[in-house]
Amino acid sequence: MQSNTFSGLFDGQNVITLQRTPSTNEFLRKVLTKSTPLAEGTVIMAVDQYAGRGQKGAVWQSEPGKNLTFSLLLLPSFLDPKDQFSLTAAMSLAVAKWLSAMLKVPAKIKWPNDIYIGNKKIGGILIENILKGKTWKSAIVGIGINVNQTTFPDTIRDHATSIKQILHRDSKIPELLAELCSYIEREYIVLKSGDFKALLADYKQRLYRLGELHVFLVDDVEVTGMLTGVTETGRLQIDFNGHMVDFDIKEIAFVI
Ligand SMILES: O=C(O)CCCC[C@@H]1SC[C@@H]2NC(=O)N[C@@H]21
Repeated sequence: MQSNTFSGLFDGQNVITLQRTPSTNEFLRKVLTKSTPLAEGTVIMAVDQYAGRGQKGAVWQSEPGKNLTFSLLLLPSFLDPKDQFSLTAAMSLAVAKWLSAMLKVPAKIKWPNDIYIGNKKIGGILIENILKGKTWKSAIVGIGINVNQTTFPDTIRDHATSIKQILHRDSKIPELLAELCSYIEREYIVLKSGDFKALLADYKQRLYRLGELHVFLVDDVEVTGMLTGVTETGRLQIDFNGHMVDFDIKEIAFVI
C-alpha cells in the first residue's frame, strides 16, 4: 500500500466537502463555467450525492454518507485531444490498482472505465472533458466507489459490491480519498511523461473478460465474440470467429 497522506498535486489543501449536492461533477462544472479559477487537483467530495450521474446517461446511486463520491479537476493541457483515451486509461488504472492493493483481490476494468471485483461492480468513473477548440480547458474526473454500503437497489443488487462486503468492516472515507489520490497522482505522472503505450498495455492487462468469449449487444442484437483489447483511441476490439471489429462506447454494450 502507498502512504495514506496526500502528496504533490493532491496535497489535501484543495478538498471541498459538500454535505449534500445532486452531483459533484455538475457542481464542479458550474464553478468552472462561472470562471472561478480553481487549482489543478481540486477535489469536490459529497457526503450525500443524491442525483449522481453515470455513463451513457445512467444514474449513480449512493446511500448518503456511505460511499466515496467525488470529482477532481485536472488541467491536462499537455494532452492532444486525440489522446483523450489515455486519460481514461490512467484514471481507471489508478482506481483498479488502489483497490487491488487494498482488497488483495484483482480489480478489473470493465471497458471503458467501470471497476469490477469478480463479476460485481464496485466503482465507476465519469470523465467530462472541457475542450476549447482543439485545446483542453479542463477535465472533470468523477469517481464513485461503493465503500460502506451493503444493500443495493433491486436493479443492481446482483451486480454490485462494496469495500465493506469484501473486508467486512467499515472504512474511513477521507482516508480512502487520500490513498486513492496518491494512486491517481502516480498514473497522472505516467500520462504527463507521454508514455501512452505503457498505460495502454497496463490497461489492457487489467481488462475484465480479456481473452474470453462474451455476449455483447450490437445494434440491439446479441452477438458472441472474444474481447481481445482496445485500440490506441480506446475502441473495444472484438474477435468474431477470426474477424476483428472495433467499437466505440455508443456502438456496443456488454450483456451481463
Ligand atoms: O459507472 C458509471 O457509469 C460512472 C459513475 C460515476 C459516478 C461518480 S460519483 C462522483 C461523480 N459525480 C457524478 O455525478 N458522477 C461521478
